[in-house]
Amino acid sequence: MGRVVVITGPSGVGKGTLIRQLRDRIPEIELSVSATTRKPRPGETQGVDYWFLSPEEFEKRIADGGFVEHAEYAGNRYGTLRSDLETRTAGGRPVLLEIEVQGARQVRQAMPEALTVFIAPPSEEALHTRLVGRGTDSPEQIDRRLQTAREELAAQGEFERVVTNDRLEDAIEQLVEIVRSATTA
Ligand SMILES: Nc1nc2c(ncn2[C@@H]2O[C@H](COP(=O)(O)OP(=O)(O)O)[C@@H](O)[C@H]2O)c(=O)[nH]1
Ligand SMILES: Nc1ncnc2c1ncn2[C@@H]1O[C@H](COP(=O)(O)OP(=O)(O)O)[C@@H](O)[C@H]1O
Repeated sequence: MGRVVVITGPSGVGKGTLIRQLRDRIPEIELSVSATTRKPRPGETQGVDYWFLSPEEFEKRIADGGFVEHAEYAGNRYGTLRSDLETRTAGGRPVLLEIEVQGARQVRQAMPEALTVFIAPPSEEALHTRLVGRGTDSPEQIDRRLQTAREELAAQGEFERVVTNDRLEDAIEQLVEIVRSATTA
């Protein structure tokens, strides 16, 4: 069974950016594809970035026990599909989950063998600048994400490893080292 590695941390901290580069460095990594009720952003593809579900479809999956964990985040729902995760871990390669803090807590409970890594920003100000600079979220969405980020930052001590994403290159080196040592016997 492939080891599960959870990457968590506030929206805009650079999780997506880090994971893209991590996959270039460690190509055998598998990425779990989550389900969400959020609308696709331009360029996002069904089944690649997310499984985009209606609120009714999402609810039905919860009732059927189809999620390993799920959470509400900034007005939308997100969840790790049990079927998706089981298929990927069965392949034997390390499987990465990129999820928010409530979900990461649930994975720790359900799968204590999973490695949990929290990505922290150098400051709240930097987080704001990154969310604005990314240009994918409305000012209202950015405010909601920053409010949530304060609570998430307070929870970083719950996770096994914390990587501060200040200089991207440094953060990637740390993450490569953490994932390599956690996934090679
Ligand atoms: N609990 C949980 N959170 C998820 C899942 N998939 C994505 N997320 C998190 O939901 C939050 C919002 O994701 P998204 O709308 O794609 O925005 P972005 O991460 O800011 O680009 C992020 O913190 C993601 O890590 C999931 O399956 N479960
Ligand atoms: N170390 C960094 N320094 C400056 N900007 C960064 C850094 N890491 C990521 N970014 C930028 O911050 C924005 C948010 O990054 P993203 O990977 O989308 O975050 P997340 O997936 O955590 O929401 C993007 O525009 C990205 O290019």
